[in-house]
Amino acid sequence: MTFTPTAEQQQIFAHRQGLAKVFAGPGTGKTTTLVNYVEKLATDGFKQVLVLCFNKEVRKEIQQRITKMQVKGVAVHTFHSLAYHAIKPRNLPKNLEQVQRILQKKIYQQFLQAKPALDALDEFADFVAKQKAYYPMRVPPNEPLSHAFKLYEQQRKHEGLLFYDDWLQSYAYQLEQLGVPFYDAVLVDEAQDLNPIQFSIFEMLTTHARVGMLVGDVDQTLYQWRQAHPEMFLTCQIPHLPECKFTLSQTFRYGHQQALAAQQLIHQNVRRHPLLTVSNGAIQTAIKLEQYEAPVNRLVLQLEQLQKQQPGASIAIIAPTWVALEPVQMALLLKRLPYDIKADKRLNLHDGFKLIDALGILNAPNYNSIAAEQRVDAIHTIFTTPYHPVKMEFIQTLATQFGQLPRERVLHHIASLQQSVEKPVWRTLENLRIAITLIANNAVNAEQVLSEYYTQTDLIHHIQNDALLSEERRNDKCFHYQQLVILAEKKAQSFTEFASFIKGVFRLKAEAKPSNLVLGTVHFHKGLEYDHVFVMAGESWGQEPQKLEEEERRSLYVAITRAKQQTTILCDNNAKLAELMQLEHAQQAYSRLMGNTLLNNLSNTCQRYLEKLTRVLQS
Ligand SMILES: Nc1ncnc2c1ncn2[C@@H]1O[C@H](COP(=O)(O)OP(=O)(O)OP(=O)(O)O)[C@@H](O)[C@H]1O
Repeated sequence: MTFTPTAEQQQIFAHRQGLAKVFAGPGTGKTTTLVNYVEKLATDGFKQVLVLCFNKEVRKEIQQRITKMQVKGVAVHTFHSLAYHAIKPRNLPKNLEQVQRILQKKIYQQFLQAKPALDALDEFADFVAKQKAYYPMRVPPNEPLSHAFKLYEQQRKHEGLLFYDDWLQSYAYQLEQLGVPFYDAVLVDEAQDLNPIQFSIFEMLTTHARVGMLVGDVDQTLYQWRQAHPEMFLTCQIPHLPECKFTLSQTFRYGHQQALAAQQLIHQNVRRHPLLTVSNGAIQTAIKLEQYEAPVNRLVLQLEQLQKQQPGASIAIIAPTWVALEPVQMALLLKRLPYDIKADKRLNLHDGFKLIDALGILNAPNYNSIAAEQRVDAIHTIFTTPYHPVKMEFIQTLATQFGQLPRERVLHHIASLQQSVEKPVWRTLENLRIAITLIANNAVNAEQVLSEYYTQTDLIHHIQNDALLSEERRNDKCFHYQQLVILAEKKAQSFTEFASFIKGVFRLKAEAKPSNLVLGTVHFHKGLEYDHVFVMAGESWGQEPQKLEEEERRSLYVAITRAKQQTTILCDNNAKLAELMQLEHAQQAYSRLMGNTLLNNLSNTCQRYLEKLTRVLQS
C-alpha cells in the first residue's frame, strides 16, 4: 500500500534541527511517521540514527519496517536492549527477578534485625525501584529505608549482581565516564512513558545530535507505577536543541463511533493534557459492549464464528491482568480452536507446571546429584502451591520420598523452606504442620494423614472460595478446570501420562510462528493494532467509567483503541460500562474539547475535517 503523508506528517518530515515533540492520539500514525521520518533523514545524509522504544514487540515491528525500506545506519533498541549491548552484563542468573527478590528479603530482614516484617518487603522493593529510576540516584538521607538500601547496594555489588534497573544505571554511568557515541538523530517512540533515568540517557545520547524527537500520547501513559513522568515529555528542554511542537490529530485506525467512545472515556481524566483525536469518516469501526453471565464462553463462541467468517483476521484478546486471562487461555486450549495462539506468558495454572517439574525432581533417579537449591525449590513448590487437581498424587509421592530420606535432610528442607517462603499464607503453614507431623511419625502414617486432608479440600472448593474472583469468573474457572481434568483422565493411563498431557496442553507456542490470535495484558498490546479486539473487562475495568482510577482509565483507553474493524468489550452482567457506549455524552465531550488551545496547532486538513465532523454530530 502506498503511503501518502498528511500535511501534519509532512511538517514533521521537514524537521532537521532541534528537539521535535510530537503529540498524537492512538492510531494517528506516530510509529509510521517515525519510521518514514528515519528514511527521510537517511536520504538527507544523517549517518547514525537511533530509535528507542519500550516494548520488544514494537521494536521488532519498527525494525522490520526499516529493514523493508532498506534504510542503512539506523539502530532500533528498547532502553534495556541498548544498555545490555553496551554494558554486557555477565553470568546473568536466569531468574533475575527472583534473585533480586531474595537479596532484598535477606537485606531487609537483616535491617530489621529479623523482625517478622515480610508484609513491608514490597515497600522496600518499591523504594529500591524508585531510587534506581533516577540518575544520579538521590537517596534521601533520613529515610529509614535508606540505610537498608545502602546495605542492599553493598551486598549487590559484593555478589557482582546487576538487575534490570541496574543496567540503566550502569549504562548512564558508562556514558558519563567514557563519553557518548555519535548519533546525529535520537528518536523515542511512546515518550510519555519515559522515567527520569531514561530521560537522562536520552539527553546524554543527544549530545552530538542535530535532531532529537519525542513522540507520544500522554493519555496512553501506562507506566506511572515505574516512575514514568509524562510531564517530562511535555515540558522537557534540551539546551542545544530548540524545541518544535507537532501534532498528529487524525486517526487512521478507526471510525467515528470508536473515536467518540474513546474520547468519552479519556475525557473523564482530570490530570491530562487535552488532545483531540478525530477519525476518518471513511472507516467503519464498530464498538460493542456485551454483557453475559459467562463472558469467556461467549468469547469462545464469537471466535468460532469469526474463524468461519474471516479466517485470516488478526485478533487480540486484552485484559488488565494475566490472572484475568487465565480462564481465557484455558478455554481456548480446551476448545482447540484452529488459531495459532500467541501469548507473552505461558499459562501458569496456579503453578501446575512448577508442580510437575518439582515432582520430576523428587522422582529423579539421580536425586542426590541434583543441585541442593533445585531440590529445595521443588519441595518449596510442593508445599506452597495452594491447590491442584493432581496435588494428591504429588503429596503421596512426597510422603514416599520423605519416608526414604534421612531425617536430617528432611529437617534441612523444612528449614530452607521456612526461609524461602515468600508469604506465610495459611495454606503454607498448614503444609508445614503436615510435614512436621510426617517427620514426627517417621512417615509411617503420612499418606493417610495427607490423603484425608487433601480429599476434603479439593480444587473446586478452593476456586469457589477464591475471594479475588467474581462469581461468574469462579464458575468459568471451575468449569474449565473440570473439563481439563476429565479430558486428561480420559487420555492418560498413568500419572506420568497425565502430567505430560497437562504439560503438553499448556505449553503454548510462544514465538513459534506468526499467530493471528494474540493474548496479553494491555502493556503487551500497547502500540500494536489488530482487526478485531476483545477486551475482557472483568472486575478492574467493569466499573462505571467515572469510578475508575486515572491509570485504569488510560489502560482501558489503550485497549479499546487497538481495533481496525471491531472492538468487543466482554463483561459480566454487573459491569457498568454501558455509559461508554452512549455516544451523546461523547459528543458533548468532543464539543467541550473543541475550544482547547492545542487545537489551534491543527493543520488545515484537520480543521476542515473537524468542521465536517461537527456538522455530522449536529445533524
Ligand atoms: N498517512 C497515512 N495514510 C494512511 N494510513 C496511515 C497514514 N499514516 C499512518 N497510517 C496507518 O495508520 C495506522 C496506525 O499507525 P501507527 O501504528 O503508526 O499509529 P500510532 O499512532 O503509532 O498508534 P498507537 O497510538 O496505537 O501507538 C497504521 O495502520 C498505519 O499504516
